[in-house]
Amino acid sequence: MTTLNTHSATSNRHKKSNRSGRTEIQRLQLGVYQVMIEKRISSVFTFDVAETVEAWRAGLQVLKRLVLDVTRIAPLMLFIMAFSKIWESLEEVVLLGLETRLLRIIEIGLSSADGMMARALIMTVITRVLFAMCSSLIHHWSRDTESRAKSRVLHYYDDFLLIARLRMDIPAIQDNRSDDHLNSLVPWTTFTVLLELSTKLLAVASQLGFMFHIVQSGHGVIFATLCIMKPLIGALSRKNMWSMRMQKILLSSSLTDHLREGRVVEATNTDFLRMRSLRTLESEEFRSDILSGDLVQYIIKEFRNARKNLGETETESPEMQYYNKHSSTASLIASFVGDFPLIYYVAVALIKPSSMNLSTIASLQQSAILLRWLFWDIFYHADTLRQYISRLQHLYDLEKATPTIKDGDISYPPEKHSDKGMSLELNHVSFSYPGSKEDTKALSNVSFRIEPGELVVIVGANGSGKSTFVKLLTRLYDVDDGTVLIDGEDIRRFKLPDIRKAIATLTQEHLLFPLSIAENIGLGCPDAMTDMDLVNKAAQMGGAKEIMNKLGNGVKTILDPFSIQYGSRVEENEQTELSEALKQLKKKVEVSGGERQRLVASRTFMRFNSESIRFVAVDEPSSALDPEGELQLFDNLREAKAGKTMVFVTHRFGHLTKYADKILCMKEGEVAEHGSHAELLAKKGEYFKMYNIQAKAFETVPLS
Ligand SMILES: Nc1ncnc2c1ncn2[C@@H]1O[C@H](COP(=O)(O)OP(=O)(O)OP(=O)(O)O)[C@@H](O)[C@H]1O
Repeated sequence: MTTLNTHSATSNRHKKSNRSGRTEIQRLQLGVYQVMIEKRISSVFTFDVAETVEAWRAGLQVLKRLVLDVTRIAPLMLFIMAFSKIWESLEEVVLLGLETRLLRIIEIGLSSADGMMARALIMTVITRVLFAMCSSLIHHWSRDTESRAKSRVLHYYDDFLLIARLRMDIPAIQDNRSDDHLNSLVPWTTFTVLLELSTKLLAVASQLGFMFHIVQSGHGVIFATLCIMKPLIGALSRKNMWSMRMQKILLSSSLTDHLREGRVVEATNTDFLRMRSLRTLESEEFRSDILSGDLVQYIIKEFRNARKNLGETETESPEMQYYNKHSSTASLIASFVGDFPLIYYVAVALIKPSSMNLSTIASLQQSAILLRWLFWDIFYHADTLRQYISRLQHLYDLEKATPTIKDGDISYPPEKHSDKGMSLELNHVSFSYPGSKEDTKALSNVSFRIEPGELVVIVGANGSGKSTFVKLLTRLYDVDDGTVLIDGEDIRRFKLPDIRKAIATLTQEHLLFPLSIAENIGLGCPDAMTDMDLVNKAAQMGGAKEIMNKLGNGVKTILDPFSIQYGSRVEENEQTELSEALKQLKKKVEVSGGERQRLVASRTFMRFNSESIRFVAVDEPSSALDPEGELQLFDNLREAKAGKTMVFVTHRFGHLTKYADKILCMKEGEVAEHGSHAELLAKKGEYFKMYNIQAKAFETVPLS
């Protein structure tokens, strides 16, 4: 059996400093997880006024913006929600007041010789019933309003996020990957938690007011204090792995998370990870591999082996494991303190029975229970709010995320330019992808010149840098060293929108959008997308005309549409009307990989309708095309060549290399050789080698 490593057994500390003071990294092995937590070294909590003020200022700033936004989006709805929340916060205390009154009337009635005060009793009951009905109406009204307000707020922030993310270029989006989880629910939840917290605070104030109002002797104050001690102790001593003690949160970083303990979690147990990997093989995508390879028994055997090796090692989330191992003494104290009110009022009843009346004690008791829950709620909501404010801050920061590729200030094309197309030049260019290791250069000291109107073919092994070469020419990335010149000028000096307008690309990375076929093609040239003659002509050139005819809805067909369809308690293999309806909904329009490539290629042909295209970059767009489709595609591209420089990346020799003005052969991020087809064959170098491998496949093998 594998040993269960506990926190204390493997705790291992390394000291280091960072900008927010001295910290230490605590390493824990919690079951299958390895956890690193950054902790502040100081065991004494230091209160930094400037830091605290700054934290509150930043947090309040975010909240202010949120409240202003929501007020602008749905002012009336917001008012109704706030009204209903205020009502909700006072509801308990009003009901409690009426119940106390009822109890008091009954108590007096029972002890007096005159009997019950019937009129007062009936009036109180009627008031209570009317109030309860009113509350339920307000709640109903508010729920409906809240769901409409929610839709409006979500749509507003969807719009915000759409714009913020669409503005990012490729390097910026790679930098902001960690913000992928941000969605429009973040502001809405922050807002509702804020509202909830305010409601709870108001409710506490009203309960405390009620408590102090009904006590006639000093007992009430002592009793009330004893009642709120338990939730206070519990909440203040609350601590989990990721957050500091609550008192620190309240004092210092309640509104931002800059003082929170950072952490890195990794599941390191190989048996656990293997079990997870084997579980993924259940899914449909692997079914044909598993069936055709007869792998079922192997997978089951391996899963059981891994399960046996894993033994009793805990797989529960690290947060939960940490919490379970640290059930604090504070919670024991809190539960003991919880009995103090009971002990107190039994003692008072024994020592001085006349100082208390039953209805007051019953109401105080009930009020105390409500207060306890309110305290828990407040701490829970305060903690949630703090986390959400931090996320909201990140969401608003997306707006400020500037594109990594900086815009230039010169218009393109320059006054002096060739009518044959764009001239392109790489001068001693080196480039590594963001995030890749320093020494792994995708391109290393590459220099190459392409004259206006030339057709250049780039060949080379996988990973030799062909696509990177094209990405730098189209300024999807900026070079690390050297320069890229277009029409003799550094590409970084031209206005980006102008350059994008002058370039058409067709790569295997292009996808179909979840929009209609007409849009998918038409978006090649948004200015002309409603001209169906042009769309049809582009489809013809891209080889997609027949596909369009095949689809039920023609150009209106949407492939891979976004849809929300589900059945609940409907068995798909039944013959009922509902299951038939569900099957019908789930039917998809399927097209093959090659057909998709033809549709994407049609978009590029549509782009040629924009007169400004001066450079066409085509990167292996034909991997799924049949030979006839590929030949047709390349012929049609060449036919549209007038006024354009063309660069093709390909692994297949033949169709293109014989038309190429220049062939560039890449190897390991460098230019291995370049020249015409004949020149490169004569060199008997890298190109010759690759060409011969393909040519050999077509040599006739003598039949024995
Ligand atoms: N987005 C990326 N992030 C990090 N590294 C990348 C990225 N894209 C490519 N690379 C790396 O850069 C190098 C060159 O890749 P590139 O795609 O330019 O090669 P290629 O010649 O086009 O390959 P293939 O023929 O397989 O398409 C490779 O080592 C690759 O792993």
